[in-house]
Amino acid sequence: MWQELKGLADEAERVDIIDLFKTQGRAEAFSLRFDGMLFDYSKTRLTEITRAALVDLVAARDVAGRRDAMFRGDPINETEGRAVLHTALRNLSGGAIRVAGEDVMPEINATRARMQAFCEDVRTGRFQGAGGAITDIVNIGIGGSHLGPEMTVMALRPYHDGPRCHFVANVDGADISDCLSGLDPTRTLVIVASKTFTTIETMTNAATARAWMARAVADPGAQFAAVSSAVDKTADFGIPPEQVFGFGDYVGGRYSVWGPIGLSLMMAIGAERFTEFLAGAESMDRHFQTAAPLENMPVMLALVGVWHHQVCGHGTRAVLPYDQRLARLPTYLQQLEMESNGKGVTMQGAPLEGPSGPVVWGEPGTNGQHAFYQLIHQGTAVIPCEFMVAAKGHEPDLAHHHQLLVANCLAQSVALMRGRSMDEARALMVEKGLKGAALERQAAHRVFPGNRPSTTLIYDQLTPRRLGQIIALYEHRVFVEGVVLGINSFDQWGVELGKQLAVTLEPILKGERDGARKDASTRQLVAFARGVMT
Ligand SMILES: O=P(O)(O)OC[C@H]1O[C@H](O)[C@H](O)[C@@H](O)[C@@H]1O
Repeated sequence: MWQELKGLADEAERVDIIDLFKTQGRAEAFSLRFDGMLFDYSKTRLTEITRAALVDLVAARDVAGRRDAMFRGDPINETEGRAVLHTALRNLSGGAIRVAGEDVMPEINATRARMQAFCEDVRTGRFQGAGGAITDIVNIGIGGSHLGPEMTVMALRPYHDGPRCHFVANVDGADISDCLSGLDPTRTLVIVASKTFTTIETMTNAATARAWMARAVADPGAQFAAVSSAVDKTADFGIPPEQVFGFGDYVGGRYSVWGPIGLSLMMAIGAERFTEFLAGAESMDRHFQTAAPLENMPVMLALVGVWHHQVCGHGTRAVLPYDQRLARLPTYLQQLEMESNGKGVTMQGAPLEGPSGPVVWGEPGTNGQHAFYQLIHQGTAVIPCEFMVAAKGHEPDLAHHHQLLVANCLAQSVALMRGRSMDEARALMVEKGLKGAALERQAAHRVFPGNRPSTTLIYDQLTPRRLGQIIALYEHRVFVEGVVLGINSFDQWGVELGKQLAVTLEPILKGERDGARKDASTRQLVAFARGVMT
């Protein structure tokens, strides 16, 4: 299968994307629509033949069977012996979902109802801090307990009508220090977000926040809430049980924004908008479950990804949202995609046949254009670009800004595809009055190789529903890519070793243990740090 695809990739080397548009209907045939979204992958080298070969992978790898097993609650996360049911958190209209025979929906719905009541109390001022109604919320969490809430709260800024939300993740004291300075502890609610409630960064920051609050508030625990799948561990913190919101271990950290980890988002936009966000994701779930591969947005997004990375060998992919409020989306997707599919072995523990998932990176446009796009256009590596943009902004008075934004987004994919030939560059230099060797030299710098692939996801407006759909789209894309590669997308053993070594290094840095058994480089770094610290 891979061999055949590699052969097709070699043939595709000779394909000029722009020539593919000589076929009538290319744009429509290599696009698909769902709800208010259009995903256009026609500016890639995919042809009918290569696409058909990729679609064959979907059946060959039994993507539908794996998908159904996930939605059904089978323990598909085999290395942790868990089901994978973030979809249950947004199962607003579906029926029972059983994990080991037990329906998880009553508990999920009851917890969401408690979250809603708590949010309502905070947002209306019925819930009071020591100094009055809550004005500010601080979410303390890291990884999946941070990136989802932070990204979505920023994305949905036009819908905020609740307290201001702030986020602390890094164990670097600078993070919490900068966050808390300027906040009034008597009117702040701290949410400690941690699936395991053991993560050292989060526990350290939570203790610091508690001490900060205790200096001004008699009962600091009362102004704390906790979200975790280990609710038993939250009691030690003195948080009232009615302010603790649990979720099952069948929800992975990077897939958890749909449940209690999304509490800060619900605080910011209210329960109704939060439900729209869930409904958007749920609609993408149904689409993913029912649409045929060619009509299935997550499947096609995944196959384009497999084509570019595993088949054509492009090492990274850029996610380029033309939306300032999606500035944190690339970082969010880094965790979602790289923690899920950055694995070197198959589900059976055998080495992967080809590369694991790609490096994912990006920044919002148009900012990136003035920074790293130089390399995207003229560097030697081909970087498939995933553009995304809303046709309409949220600032009606600034519609001209938005038109410029959209124009820039669309222009980039054209520039990547068309490029500029040496002849065109020469013509430009002739216009400038250059001649001979100077003309040739200057023209060479102005050549763009072109024929560089990109996809564009365009949608009407970044509403809560649309954001829910976009995140779910990428979640299922990651799932399909993982199934095609034969890996477990739902564990993350690769983060453990560094954590364990940090535990051994801390006492050495403090001078409580000697580091004689560490390597010479590490001993040298420790010595330098200790020389400054002490
Ligand atoms: O939510 P927590 O249990 O505190 O975990 C926070 C994060 O830390 C871990 O190291 C994992 O790599 C992430 O997947 C997780 O989201």
